[in-house]
Amino acid sequence: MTPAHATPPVVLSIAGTDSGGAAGAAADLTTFAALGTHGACVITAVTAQDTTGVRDVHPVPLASVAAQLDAVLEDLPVAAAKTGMLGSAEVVRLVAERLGGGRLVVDPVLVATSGAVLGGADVARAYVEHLLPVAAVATPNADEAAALLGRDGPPCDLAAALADLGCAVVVTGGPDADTAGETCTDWLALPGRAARALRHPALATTNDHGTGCTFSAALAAGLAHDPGDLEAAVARAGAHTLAALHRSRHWQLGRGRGPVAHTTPDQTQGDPR
Ligand SMILES: Nc1ncnc2c1ncn2[C@@H]1O[C@H](COP(=O)(O)OP(=O)(O)O)[C@@H](O)[C@H]1O
Ligand SMILES: Cc1ncc(COP(=O)(O)O)c(N)n1
Repeated sequence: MTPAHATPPVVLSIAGTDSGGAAGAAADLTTFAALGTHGACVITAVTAQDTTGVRDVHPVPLASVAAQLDAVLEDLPVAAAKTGMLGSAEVVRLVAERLGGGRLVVDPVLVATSGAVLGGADVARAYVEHLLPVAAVATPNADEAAALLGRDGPPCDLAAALADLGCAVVVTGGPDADTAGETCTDWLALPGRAARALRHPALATTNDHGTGCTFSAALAAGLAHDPGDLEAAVARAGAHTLAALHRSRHWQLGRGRGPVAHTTPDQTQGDPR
């Protein structure tokens, strides 16, 4: 761990905002802070969103996204970056040009937990053609993996097929049907290798809005600290997300699927975890 007074590594989030504070840039920046990194952020879209759904999406113009990227990249030593909602094929291509080949975690956000579409078929195509081939690792959930490939299938096959594009892939999953919801399985595939199951305990909770953003942000922070060990960073990101789900499991926030905890453990009064 980096001592508190040492200069932290910089991690960049390129994402949309969630006015409810569960997903998007808010999830990324709080996760970066919790994991001892300095978070920079480039905003791609402003969403009017709460725990029940997305009411409105206002895309940030491409020139403004490019200017934000320039401002960060010309001034700060970005150790790792992650993408969330990019919202348009042209922003996907811009990010591929500026950040491809680096320590880049791509969470291909296409559909929100509430079901709202945050990226259409053209955005999915741009991920496959431009961004995944130059990413270090992609973290789609099973639905996003199927949308990227244009076909359904077991998550282990989807992970391996996406890894053939040239990056490591973690296909994330909620509670498993075959263990009556006792476990969750994420599938890790490295290019040219069969996917490996990463099984962990599942929590019974409806407060899971923002889990995908939290997992991928934690993975980027892990790579910023230790770029050499992807598998360890994936395991630590999973443990971080599970701990956050555990802290928020009894919260009563909002009328829909509540936020996964973005509090840091030492600020949560009365619960030492
Ligand atoms: N109920 C749960 N209990 C434990 N872990 C979970 C639960 N739901 C999701 N996760 C974990 O959270 C991480 C993010 O996954 P996921 O929920 O699939 O993301 P997304 O928000 O993109 O759908 C994964 O590691 C997944 O296994
Ligand atoms: C701005 C923004 N970015 C990402 C997500 C996906 O997060 P989730 O899958 O938890 O809804 C979202 N809902 N909103």
